[in-house]
Amino acid sequence: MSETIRVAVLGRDGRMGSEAVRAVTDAADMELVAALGRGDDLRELVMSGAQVVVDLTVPAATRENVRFAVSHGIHAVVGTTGWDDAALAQLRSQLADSPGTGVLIAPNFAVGAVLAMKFSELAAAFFDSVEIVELHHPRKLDAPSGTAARTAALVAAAREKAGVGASPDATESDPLGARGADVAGVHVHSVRLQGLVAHQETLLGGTGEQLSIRHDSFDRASFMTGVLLGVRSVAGHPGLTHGLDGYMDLGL
Ligand SMILES: NC(=O)C1=CN([C@@H]2O[C@H](COP(=O)(O)OP(=O)(O)OC[C@H]3O[C@@H](n4cnc5c(N)ncnc54)[C@H](OP(=O)(O)O)[C@@H]3O)[C@@H](O)[C@H]2O)C=CC1
Ligand SMILES: O=C(O)C1=N[C@H](C(=O)O)C[C@H](O)C1
Repeated sequence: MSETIRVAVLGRDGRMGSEAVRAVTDAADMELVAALGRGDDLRELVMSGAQVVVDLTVPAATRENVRFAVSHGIHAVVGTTGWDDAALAQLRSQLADSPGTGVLIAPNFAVGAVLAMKFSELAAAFFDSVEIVELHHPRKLDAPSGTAARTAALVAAAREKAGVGASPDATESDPLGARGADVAGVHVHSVRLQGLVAHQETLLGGTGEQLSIRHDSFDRASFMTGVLLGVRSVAGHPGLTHGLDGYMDLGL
């Protein structure tokens, strides 16, 4: 890769995309070569000579965007939600045919949120109960959040590996779904509130004690360090990386 990374942003007009356009433009080691919105032709990615595409669009569009990028050997840094296990498996198999290409699927770009996910995973097996509360702005399209779904999956895997059973819960009747969504056996509660940006708390309960692991993004600027780290790192990590921690030395 040349010294200046040629970057395209998808979702140019969105809350995250517009912030990413600014961050890439301001980065001395990057050149913004394309910024596309809904309805724009993806071939512009190829014509602009983009080396890395940043996808900050909508769940309905992101898979096709990434499929297109990979099929043209363009690395992808993806913050958009909607990447379930089936979509990830399909992407892995496409990447196997494009061995030099890297894709980062990052449920959350904020450094604190990445650490909160990791801390939740580390703590998960040491407590009887775990539940997750995610709180977001009311214009968010999906629930639960991608970060909460990923945290629940990591927590569930850690508990299973350690042989820890399900969180105790005597609920017999919940006709309205007051106990929240069951994500891999972990209850996730989604709050949508005017004034919020992106917040999450993992609650872990044991005998006579509680550990709360909370992260708050008060501003979308909090995500840009991670976006830029992704852009700088993706070419050096061919294949699929799920989670920005794959590019961070956590010393674990
Ligand atoms: N990983 C992370 O750290 C973060 C991830 N996110 C995720 O990023 C995504 C975007 O969030 P946010 O910016 O708040 O959402 P917005 O709705 O503000 O922005 C999405 C933008 O994408 C545009 N768009 C839709 N389809 C396409 C397409 N095919 N090509 C290009 N642009 C398209 C939309 O256009 P139109 O308005 O016309 O629909 C809109 O401008 C969400 O999935 C969100 O959950 C958000 C914050 C942090
Ligand atoms: O839509 C958002 O705003 C956010 N989406 C991501 C998610 O669903 O986890 C990341 C962050 O929580 C903000």
